[in-house]
Amino acid sequence: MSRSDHNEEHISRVINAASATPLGQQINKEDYITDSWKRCIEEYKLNPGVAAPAHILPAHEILEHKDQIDSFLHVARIGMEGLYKHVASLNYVLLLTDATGITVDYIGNTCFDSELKDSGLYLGADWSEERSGTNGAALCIRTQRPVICHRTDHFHVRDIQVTCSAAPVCDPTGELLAVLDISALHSPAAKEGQILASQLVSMYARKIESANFVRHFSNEWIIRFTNTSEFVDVSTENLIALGSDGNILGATQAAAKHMKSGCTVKSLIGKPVTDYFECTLDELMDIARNGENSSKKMLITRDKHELFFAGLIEPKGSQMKSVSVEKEQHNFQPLERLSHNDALMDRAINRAKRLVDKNVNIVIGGETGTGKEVMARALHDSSARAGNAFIAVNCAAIPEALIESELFGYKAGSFTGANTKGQKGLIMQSSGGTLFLDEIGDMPLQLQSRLLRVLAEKEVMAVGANKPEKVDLHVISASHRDLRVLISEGTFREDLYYRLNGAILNLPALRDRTDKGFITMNLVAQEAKKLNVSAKLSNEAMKVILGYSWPGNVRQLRNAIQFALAICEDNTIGPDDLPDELFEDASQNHNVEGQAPEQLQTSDISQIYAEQYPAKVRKLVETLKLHQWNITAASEELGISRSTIYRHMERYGIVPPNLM
Ligand SMILES: Nc1ncnc2c1ncn2[C@@H]1O[C@H](COP(=O)(O)OP(=O)(O)OP(=O)(O)O)[C@@H](O)[C@H]1O
Repeated sequence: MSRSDHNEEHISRVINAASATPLGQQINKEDYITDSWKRCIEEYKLNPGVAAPAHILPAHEILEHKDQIDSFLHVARIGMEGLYKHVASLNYVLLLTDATGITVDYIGNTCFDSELKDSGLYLGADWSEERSGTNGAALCIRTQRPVICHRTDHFHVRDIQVTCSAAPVCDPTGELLAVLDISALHSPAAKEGQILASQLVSMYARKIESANFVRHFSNEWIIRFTNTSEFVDVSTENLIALGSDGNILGATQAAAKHMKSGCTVKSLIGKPVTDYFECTLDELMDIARNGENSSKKMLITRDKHELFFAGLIEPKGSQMKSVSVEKEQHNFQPLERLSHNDALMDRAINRAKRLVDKNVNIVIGGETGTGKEVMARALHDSSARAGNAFIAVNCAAIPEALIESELFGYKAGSFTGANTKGQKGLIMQSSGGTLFLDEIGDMPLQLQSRLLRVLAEKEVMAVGANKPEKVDLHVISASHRDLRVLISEGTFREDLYYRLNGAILNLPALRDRTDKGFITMNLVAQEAKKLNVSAKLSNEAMKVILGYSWPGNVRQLRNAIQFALAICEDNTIGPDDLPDELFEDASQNHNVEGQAPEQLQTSDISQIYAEQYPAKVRKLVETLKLHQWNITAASEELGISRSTIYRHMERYGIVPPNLM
């Protein structure tokens, strides 16, 4: 059957099925799909024949959705990365939608980016039923239970090759918070093939729910219970948070089901926990704290007389207090200075502020030149480590043979050419401060293993040493390449990635920032200060800067300002002083000499400007020669004033032959 026949058949099947049964009258278990088709046609007036690409929200709208559940997203991300490890090789992508169906996080194979984007398997895709018809996330939002929406279960013909398995994630009061979904663009025909995927996604949804629960109630007592004694210390499925009066503050869905059949989390909240277990509050706390050494040993539910082993997660109250005192003492200015009301950058900064002094290793992502090192330094300067060293290491710039001794140090006489006294490595030099590992993706595999050991054991073994030394390490790493792609290519260790990646900060590209004017003015001031002059930028020049797409980001902008200041007259930058490439056709702006923005390197930018600089000087000399060093004639030809020509001659050391 041809593709269009297949589509036609799908359209008529959807329309016939939707018109055959009245809404809400389910005949068999799959009828929640027919019900959805019916709503799509009758309520949302959707057309199943639509094959247009999926609707992706603009960046600022995605941010609004993300910000609503920001702290949850961090927890969810860790779970998603765990799940992705299991399914990446099967070409699944992971989506996390919020409770309205907007995709707020996403992990997928970047090789299929545009295909995935068109299919809506992408960040910002709107999977609400109203917009995208029947699909896994929408069905999960409606039914609040795990679902498989396989190929022709979907409403739109656009989606009938796709398979989705989705599971709900609830907040600690039982409200739907998000939907975790794994989808594949193409899948075997049989729906049964997705059962394993569905179980996996449900398992991770529960893991994320529990991790979020523990985060949410970190200041409260949390009881966990399980029917296997071996798992009592690790199982986090059945959790109940208690206030100091013994009343229930929240519970996981799984816990609620065990406590009373058919009861919801909401119905438990505010009730004494002893309504559900056959014991007093003191006995319950004793069982949770002392396990088999307690007087009663196990919890017994009042409803079904089920027996459970219990454990306790204690509140972090006292620590929280000291954290909030510390917070007031923080000076966040170094971070705040990096943005002027740009939504994307403000978001990164707000997240960064929350990470200061939390002792988590951080990975900073972003295209080359977006300011990853600047951000790392600002994090350091805002932290309690500010008084100690900030050591920046560019893993791509140190020759491979030297990285080991540079990073780990060496003892006297450990290799030919080594300093006779030995040398303290950069890791040790950063002890108490911050180690910034730039281009971490370029670190050789063998050294990745050593770094992993340092991070795990907090000890450094110098080359040629026989005993390790303790190090107080805080690592911020950066890469303009996607480390997950490097992991899939086998050039980056996954376990190291998880050690380094306690949190991710992504920096926006300059072309996407709304505060380009602010950054430009800062750079003009900084560069002018270096030259000890006071400089100005004309409105026309600013217009050109704002209109350009900056493939090399802030670094390219800084180089352009340096270039302009070197050739401008009266220290006032006009449009003519800006590098030529800023005037190229806007459509070509994303490329300089055919390179994609991510690949544009510092050396390329400096070289382009260096070439332009001699070209301008050369042109001035040639014009002067052509007019036998007649300044008036040269000034007319070049269209610049005589005084400017004199100034440029002086600045560039150009001397007429009769004066030599
Ligand atoms: N907010 C900012 N204000 C002023 N200058 C900035 C800002 N962000 C970045 N820069 C400047 O841009 C240049 C590049 O910054 P940085 O080296 O931090 O980028 P990067 O993302 O680490 O680059 P790479 O990926 O190549 O290592 C530097 O000259 C830096 O001073």
